[in-house]
Amino acid sequence: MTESRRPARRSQRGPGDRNSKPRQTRRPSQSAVDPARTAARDVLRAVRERDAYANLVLPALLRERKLDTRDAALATELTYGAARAQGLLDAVIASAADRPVDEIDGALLDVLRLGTYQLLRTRVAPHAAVATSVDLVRTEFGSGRAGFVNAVLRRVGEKTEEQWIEQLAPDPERDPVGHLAFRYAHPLWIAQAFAHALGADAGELDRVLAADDARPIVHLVARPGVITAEELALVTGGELGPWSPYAVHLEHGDPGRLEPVRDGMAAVQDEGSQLVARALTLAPLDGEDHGRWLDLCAGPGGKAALLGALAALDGFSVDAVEPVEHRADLVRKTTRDLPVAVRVADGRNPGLDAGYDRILVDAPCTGLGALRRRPEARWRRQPSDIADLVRLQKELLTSAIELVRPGGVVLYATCSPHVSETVAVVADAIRRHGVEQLDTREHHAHVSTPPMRCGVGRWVGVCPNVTRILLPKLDDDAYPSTG
Ligand SMILES: C[S@@+](CC[C@H](N)C(=O)[O-])C[C@H]1O[C@@H](n2cnc3c(N)ncnc32)[C@H](O)[C@@H]1O
Repeated sequence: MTESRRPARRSQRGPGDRNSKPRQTRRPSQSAVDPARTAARDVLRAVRERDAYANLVLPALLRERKLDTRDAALATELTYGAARAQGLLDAVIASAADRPVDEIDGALLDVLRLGTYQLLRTRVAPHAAVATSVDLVRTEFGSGRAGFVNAVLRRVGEKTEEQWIEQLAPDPERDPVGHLAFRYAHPLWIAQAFAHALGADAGELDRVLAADDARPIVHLVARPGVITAEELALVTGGELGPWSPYAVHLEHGDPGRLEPVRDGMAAVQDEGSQLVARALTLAPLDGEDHGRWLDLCAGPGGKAALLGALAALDGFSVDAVEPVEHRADLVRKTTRDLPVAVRVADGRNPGLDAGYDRILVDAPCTGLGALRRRPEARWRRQPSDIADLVRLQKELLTSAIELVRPGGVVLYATCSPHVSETVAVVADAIRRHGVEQLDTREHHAHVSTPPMRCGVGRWVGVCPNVTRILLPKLDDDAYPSTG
């Protein structure tokens, strides 16, 4: 194994046109020399120039360029690592270059980020990190700019990551949240939002931020009634998940190649998402369950598929609403052979008859609870995104409350722990609609939320505080995420 293939720190730290394959570089060239770093550079460029999603562009590029397994692993580590750590890397680069990063040409900045990531967070030999970066720039832009990159990276390499943090991060005593945000490369507003959501548990903030940088492993869901998690684990060589009875964790491998996944007996789904769908089916109703279930925000269909499989066991059915046509198509694909009817509509006015027994509102949100799976997302989201989302979330929850029968259950979930998107939305529903909150902890003793109960005959079984799903007090070293 070469030094470049031994990432050192990872285990401790914890789409449309814009996602099509990257444009050719200005002087197409050196992919034969260093295909892994060329691929990583091209994906970072697509993310920066076209707002592409790294986790969509990279796999397509690896397939197209036919990188071997080791190069693909290195390209993945460098791309995702540099994308996640961008804020910290930029602070170091700005200091070493003695100028703000927005005064550095974007194409050079991509390479500097890759080089700095290798120097600070991997075991790549410093000379290799610098030389390969300089090569990338020289081949495309010539010696002048290569000299600049060489000089900056040599300065970066004079200190360890810890020494840079000591020099550049806010003082941990005076500004603990700012310090942790810098150390774990999160925008300050996101670290502050997490601290706020943790409340009395804010001491866990460093673990939470570190968890965002842990390499995400694949979670599979075994389709109930078709295959058990035990059988799926045996067939795939995976491990049973600790929280959901349907979950299997896979450390390695491409899930798309697994027979049970290709045959529709299993699918990729985060364990946290499985818990959300399961909680809806377990919440107590007033009176009998007549088997009319609704998924009001269904695309791309992960939870609709699990709900559909559970509904099928009892002869029940699910309506699935999704306003975006191509996402509704994904729901149809995911739920074929299941008792799920897909409707392209706005969940705020879906044109459905009221009287559902169980409704899931898996609302559009900032996704701050799923940053581990979306490398660059933390640097793209803005606090100003929240107000519009909260308005939509409240309207969707109101719509669900109007569609549920008296004594039925609505489950509200987001992939975000931000209190404005979770607790505040639910509190607003309780205040305006007189609904009551249920205690989902009964069903997820180790991972769930504070109790809520609803009045006037309707029940809102809310799983509002996804913080608690994301941040359980567990003896496990990883947090489940939804999304
Ligand atoms: C968090 S995702 C849902 C994930 C899905 N439940 C799953 O498990 O695969 C939110 C979905 O809500 C959809 N959405 C956005 N606005 C909506 C609206 N007004 N009514 C219903 N759904 C909406 C988005 O297109 C997106 O597919």
